[in-house]
Amino acid sequence: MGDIIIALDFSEKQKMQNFLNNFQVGKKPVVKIGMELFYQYGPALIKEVQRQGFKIFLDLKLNDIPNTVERGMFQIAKLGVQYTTVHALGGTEMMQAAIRGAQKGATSANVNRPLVLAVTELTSISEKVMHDEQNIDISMREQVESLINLSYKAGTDGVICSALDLKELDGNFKNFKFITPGIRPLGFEKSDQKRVVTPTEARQFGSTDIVVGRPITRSNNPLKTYQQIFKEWSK
Ligand SMILES: O=c1ccn([C@@H]2O[C@H](COP(=O)(O)O)[C@@H](O)[C@H]2O)c(=O)[nH]1
Repeated sequence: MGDIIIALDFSEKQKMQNFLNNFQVGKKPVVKIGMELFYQYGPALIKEVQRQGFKIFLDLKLNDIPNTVERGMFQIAKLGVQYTTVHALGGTEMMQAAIRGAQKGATSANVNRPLVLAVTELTSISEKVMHDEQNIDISMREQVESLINLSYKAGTDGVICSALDLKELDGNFKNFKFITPGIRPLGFEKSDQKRVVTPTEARQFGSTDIVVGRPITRSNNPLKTYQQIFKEWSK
């Protein structure tokens, strides 16, 4: 069974630390650090969380010209994180530049290369918004499938998508991760997420790992909620 990756979307380091204090005993979950904390505290925060024994998914969703992404990825990989992200819409050349940069950075710092994951269509985008605002006139399923195939052929290690997009996915993807955010246990509000599933559905539809933020971070008892989601996810 794959990981539950907890999204640490906190406004301040102390709030993040108070939350992490719930997870200091036993097997530590993988934690996802995104723009909000990284733009404030930078690489020092990554080191601090690593020192506590957590594996890190650094989610900065790079999307720029290949040279810029390659150089950015070089720096990210030097941090020794386990996962990182680019946008699949940046195209094949950009995704390949990202992998190259990650490999060079990892080699130069003598650490393992982070898995480079390609974000397909954000789980906050509905099919209607994709049609009306992105002017894409195929279905969400076809669009995500096309981006999954593009990312696989480019050599990325996996994709980020909604588990809903995996329900009817065809193809033979070897050593490829399907990591799905937009996880909402029954009764938890969707907020800005549009393409959501429960942990059970994520497993049934083919997610390899799930990303869960607010259902755990906003819980009065984060460890208990994490354990409940883990139980449901790993049934
Ligand atoms: O398509 C995507 C890509 C990334 N995310 C990230 O996952 C978490 C989800 O948090 P929740 O609080 O469980 O909604 C968040 O950090 C996003 O940046 C995503 O939701 N969808």
